[in-house]
Amino acid sequence: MTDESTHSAHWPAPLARGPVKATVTVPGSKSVTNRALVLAALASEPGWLRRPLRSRDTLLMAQALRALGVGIEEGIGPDGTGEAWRIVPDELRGPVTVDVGNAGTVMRFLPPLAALADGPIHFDGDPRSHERPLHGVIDALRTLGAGIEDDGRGALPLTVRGTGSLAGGPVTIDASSSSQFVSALLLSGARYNHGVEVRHVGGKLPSMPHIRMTVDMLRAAGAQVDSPEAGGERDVWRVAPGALLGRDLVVEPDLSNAQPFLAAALLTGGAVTVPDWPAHTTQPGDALREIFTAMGGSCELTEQGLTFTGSGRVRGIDIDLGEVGELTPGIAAVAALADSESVLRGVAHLRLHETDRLAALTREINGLGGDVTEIEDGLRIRPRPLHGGVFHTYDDHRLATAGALLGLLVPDVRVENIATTGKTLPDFPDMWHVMLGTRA
Ligand SMILES: O=C(O)C1=C[C@@H](OP(=O)(O)O)[C@@H](O)[C@H](O)C1
Ligand SMILES: C=C(OP(=O)(O)O)C(=O)O
Repeated sequence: MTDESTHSAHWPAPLARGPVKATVTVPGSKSVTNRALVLAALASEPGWLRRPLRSRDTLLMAQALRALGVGIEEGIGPDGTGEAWRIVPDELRGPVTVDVGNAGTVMRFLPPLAALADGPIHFDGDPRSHERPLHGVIDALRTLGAGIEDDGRGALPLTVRGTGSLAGGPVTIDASSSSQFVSALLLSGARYNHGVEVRHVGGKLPSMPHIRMTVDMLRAAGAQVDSPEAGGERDVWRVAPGALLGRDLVVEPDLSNAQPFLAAALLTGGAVTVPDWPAHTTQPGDALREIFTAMGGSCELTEQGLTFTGSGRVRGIDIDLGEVGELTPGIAAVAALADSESVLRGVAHLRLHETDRLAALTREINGLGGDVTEIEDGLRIRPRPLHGGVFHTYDDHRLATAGALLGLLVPDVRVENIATTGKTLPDFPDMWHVMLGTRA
């Protein structure tokens, strides 16, 4: 549970009392949970989702699917262990209004599903959702036969006028601003009459592991998918038309949300174990093993999970984070406390995330005395002695956890709106205090 300081405007980030030694159980992956919900909703039979993430982004997804007619029963699994949701697909029907909040996965993944519904589905969300790019999904759906009303800006709000089925077929998009355009079209593609073929043209595609996650989960649900990794053409994916199976899926811990806890071990020269770290995964957070090792720690994957151990020294890094962009705010915070310069590249598209993350990280770290400059596609971070102050978060969960990380070593950092971590990790403030042993 939370205490009053969680909800007050500024959360006093606790200082580490020494090397952090803890085991931290991290809740389920946002990206896996929201893909699993979409695929289960489109399946031809009921399925189970075990250890789903319960956070703002996933509850918005569940709420939208329920409104469309899908049964989602929340409870304990049949074997009595842990939370499990039973998902019972049904005919998708409008009229419905979907609140996407500021969830990229909801605003991108659901319009292609809504094109299969019977009736109008209206999409709207937080003010920021009107600025996040959606043109790849809107233009593609029109090409594939869907009726869409929007204001021509390639963003929300919009209405999909579903007729119960969609022709589907080939489509070309520029997904350089978000890999979620590709994932969105593939996830619903098996249910289109001709399936879907998505061809990306334009700048480099970001977040490839997330597209691989989509392909893997589609295949596990019985879909036939051609992809570049399986010998297909570069930047082209094909999903054949066909039924999807109901699955019984255990959601992996969210490895991107494990980041602040592992970073605490790195920054304090401590050791943090995250149980249930998967041996094989498409989650981008798995790259933290390598990245944080390069920044000065070491890690070991055992039956107990992943243990990351800091060495007491934190090194800067020069790295392209294009594949793992959502790790950037946490890496930037560590880099600001390192003993040498860092350059984080390949993440220009972060300007269109929950907030303009490059501008926000620059402003906020510099506000504490740091020396961060924006480069064309990322950040240059020169460590400086930092001082306390308010760390603004712009309704961005990963800015909030980045502020908490700085506060481990810098006295009197106050994080604005720590509750925004609820987008993907509602228990963050409590988990942080428990890890640090700072709760009275
Ligand atoms: O498909 C997904 O689950 C995600 C893809 C990525 O989006 P972008 O490609 O827009 O960066 C990532 O940043 C986001 O947090 C989750
Ligand atoms: C970019 C992110 O989220 P979204 O799914 O809203 O795009 C993120 O979680 O870092």
